[in-house]
Amino acid sequence: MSEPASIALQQEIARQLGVDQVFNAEQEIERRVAFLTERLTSTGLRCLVLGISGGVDSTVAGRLCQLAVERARAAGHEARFHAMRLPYGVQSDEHDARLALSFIRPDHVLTVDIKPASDSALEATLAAGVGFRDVRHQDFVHGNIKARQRMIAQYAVAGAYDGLVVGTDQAAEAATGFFTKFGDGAADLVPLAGLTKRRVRALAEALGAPGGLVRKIPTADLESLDAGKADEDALGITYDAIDDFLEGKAVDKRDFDTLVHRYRLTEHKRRLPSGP
Ligand SMILES: Nc1ncnc2c1ncn2[C@@H]1O[C@H](COP(=O)(O)OP(=O)(O)OC[C@H]2O[C@@H]([n+]3cccc(C(=O)O)c3)[C@H](O)[C@@H]2O)[C@@H](O)[C@H]1O
Ligand SMILES: Nc1ncnc2c1ncn2[C@@H]1O[C@H](COP(=O)(O)OP(=O)(O)OP(=O)(O)O)[C@@H](O)[C@H]1O
Ligand SMILES: [Mg+2]
Repeated sequence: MSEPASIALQQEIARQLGVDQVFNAEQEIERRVAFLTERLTSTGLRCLVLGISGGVDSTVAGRLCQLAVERARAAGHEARFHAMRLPYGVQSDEHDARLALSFIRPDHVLTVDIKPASDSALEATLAAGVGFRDVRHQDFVHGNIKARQRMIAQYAVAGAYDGLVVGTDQAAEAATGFFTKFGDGAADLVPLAGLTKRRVRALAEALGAPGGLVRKIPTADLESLDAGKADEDALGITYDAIDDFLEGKAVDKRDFDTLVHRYRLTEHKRRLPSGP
């Protein structure tokens, strides 16, 4: 590909993902809190629901949710934020999730252990005779079942209390399709949309989040055989390179090709299901 064509493609992907060329953390916080408040009040629904993992994305999205419901209440609306702990059994970084909650100060915290439902879904699949290539493949698919069980738990709470499910999709994950389709990818509102990973961290810092959470190594933490595996190891590209690409900076050819390949491969995840 010629250099002008590469630059045009890079700009087009950033545009499709809604990544702005200019960035101001304080303004982005205000814009995104206002968005959540407006969506909640204009739909007539009564709460926001979001899983808090102990990672930086849900720390930021969770604090934005709490600020939004407080603003809605101040304007006379009924509004609550239900923050959900959704561990698979015992979570190894539970202390980070607790730290995130003490920073977010949500109206309500509730815990649903997704292990029994995730394990029985896998067992029923195995009992039906489904065969996986090997134990790693089975563990990977089990990981996506966990992400979808989290979605089910969040929608159950939204159904119970007339709420909206908030997702943490941001531009770096959207670009690489690094989320479970209809799992953590399923949500009603995505307040971090268009943010690169470093911009999510900048929001975390501006909101006053604990430094350990601002700088925490991102992990999907879905695979039992590879607990706490860093996203960057799974992706084969660093968040810095993804962010540089999306912010219109120069990236080396290998990273450029990896990102464009992943972007094209995961196009289906950013669209509604296709029909004839
Ligand atoms: N071309 C196409 N057109 C329409 N649909 C297509 C398709 N190709 C696959 N599909 C469908 O998509 C499915 C594959 O997608 P999916 O089920 O999502 O599975 P997949 O993309 O294989 O795995 C999800 C990846 O996201 C990572 N993840 C998940 C959750 C959270 C995070 C995080 O950052 O925290 C990361 C996870 O570690 C894993 O690497 C296929 O089984 C098929 O049903
Ligand atoms: N153990 C968990 N408890 C509650 N929610 C979870 C858990 N694991 C994942 N989630 C939900 O799924 C979302 C996607 O996970 P993801 O790992 O991308 O985000 P994160 O953990 O907040 O940040 P990071 O990507 O930096 O690890 C989380 O933001 C959170 O809403
Ligand atoms: Mg995480």
